Amino acid sequence: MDHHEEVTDDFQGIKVWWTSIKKDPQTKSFSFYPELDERRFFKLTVHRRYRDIIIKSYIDHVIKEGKATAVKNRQRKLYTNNASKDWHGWRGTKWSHVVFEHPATFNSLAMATKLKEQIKNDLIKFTKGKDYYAKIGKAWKRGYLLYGPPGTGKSTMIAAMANFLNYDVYDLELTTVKDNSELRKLLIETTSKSIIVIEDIDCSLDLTGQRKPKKEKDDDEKDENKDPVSKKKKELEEEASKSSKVTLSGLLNFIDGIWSACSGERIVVFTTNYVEKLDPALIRRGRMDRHIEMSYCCFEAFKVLAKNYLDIDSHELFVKIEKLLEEVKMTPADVAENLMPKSVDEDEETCLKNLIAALEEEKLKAEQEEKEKEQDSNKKDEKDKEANGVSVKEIKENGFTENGKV
Ligand SMILES: Nc1ncnc2c1ncn2[C@@H]1O[C@H](COP(=O)(O)OP(=O)(O)OP(=O)(O)O)[C@@H](O)[C@H]1O
Repeated sequence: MDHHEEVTDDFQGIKVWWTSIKKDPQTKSFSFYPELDERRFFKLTVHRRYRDIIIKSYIDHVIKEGKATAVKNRQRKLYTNNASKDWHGWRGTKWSHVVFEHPATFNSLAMATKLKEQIKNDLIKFTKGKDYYAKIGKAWKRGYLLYGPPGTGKSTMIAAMANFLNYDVYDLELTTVKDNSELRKLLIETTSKSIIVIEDIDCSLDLTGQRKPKKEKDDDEKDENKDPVSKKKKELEEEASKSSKVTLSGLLNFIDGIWSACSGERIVVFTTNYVEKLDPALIRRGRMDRHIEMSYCCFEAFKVLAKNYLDIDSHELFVKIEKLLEEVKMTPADVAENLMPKSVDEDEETCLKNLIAALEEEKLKAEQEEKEKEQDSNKKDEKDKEANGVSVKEIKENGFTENGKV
């Protein structure tokens, strides 16, 4: 508002006037220091009969709305962790940041509408859950595991979540974190209303929870029984490696522990291309509350991409595309790539035809691969038959065992 500008507001049917007032500093003195800034304030005018209600309720309402608007308008940040050698010194920090400006939203995210709505509702419920988490005595945090092949939109989903909630994003690169103590220091510095992202956990962490296969364990036990010196040495080595590594179980325990002691809400998102590699005990619900599969492009997801890239809701070629998408596995990233106009004069029909051509090529490739696999398996069967008189196929089909028919 400019100097002396006036605006009116309405609160429960009561009209109030706000006026902006500026006052220059009264005394002017010579000083090496810059002069005090002018004083600015707002005057609130209301009829005397509403004085109580305005003081009791309206001022609170204005402060609350002001805070919400400030959060909405604040510039959000994308943080990445620095290596610990850069933490010290006069410019040393644990996290570096840039302005977070990813344009992804849930509207532009290509995935099944029902799942999208479920995720949005889950996020809304979480943000309103302060009292609930306090009541059950748990940290106000929620963990999501996003899994699926590359190019299915895991990173895009994280950006959409951050934009939906107006949260900052901390992209935690675990390969630069030396040990659990560094991890703890990094996590403690994250702020409330943020999403902590750990991408490709299968690549950056010991996922076994430090369990060993049974055979290896038995061998170790035998060695240790034999020689007390090597036993002690092994114990020391194990101790050292435990404290110098970040493990998924360690990470999850920290997250539970640290954030129970910190105020504010946080979301943790893990992504992986290989969910089957993760130890089920470590990704059980409660640790990672929601497991979301980001899958190949379905027709519903395609329609979102067609709207994003070509600004169309329907076209006669959609029928053919729907059928092909049921038969061919193509990621939303690849669908988007094929759909995107290659030059300014490519119209939507050409773009849709480009996609159809790519899908048909994929279909042919898949069929060819299937054929080759079958031929290989037949060849192997023939070899087995030559060598053993019976093939694996026959064993399966007729119930033969190595000793004869069962
Ligand atoms: N579901 C989707 N909705 C909209 N765009 C998508 C989607 N999936 C992929 N894309 C497009 O493909 C690009 C790559 O996708 P993204 O990086 O989100 O995939 P990812 O699953 O995180 O891959 P990776 O596992 O390799 O990290 C995005 O920049 C986006 O343009």
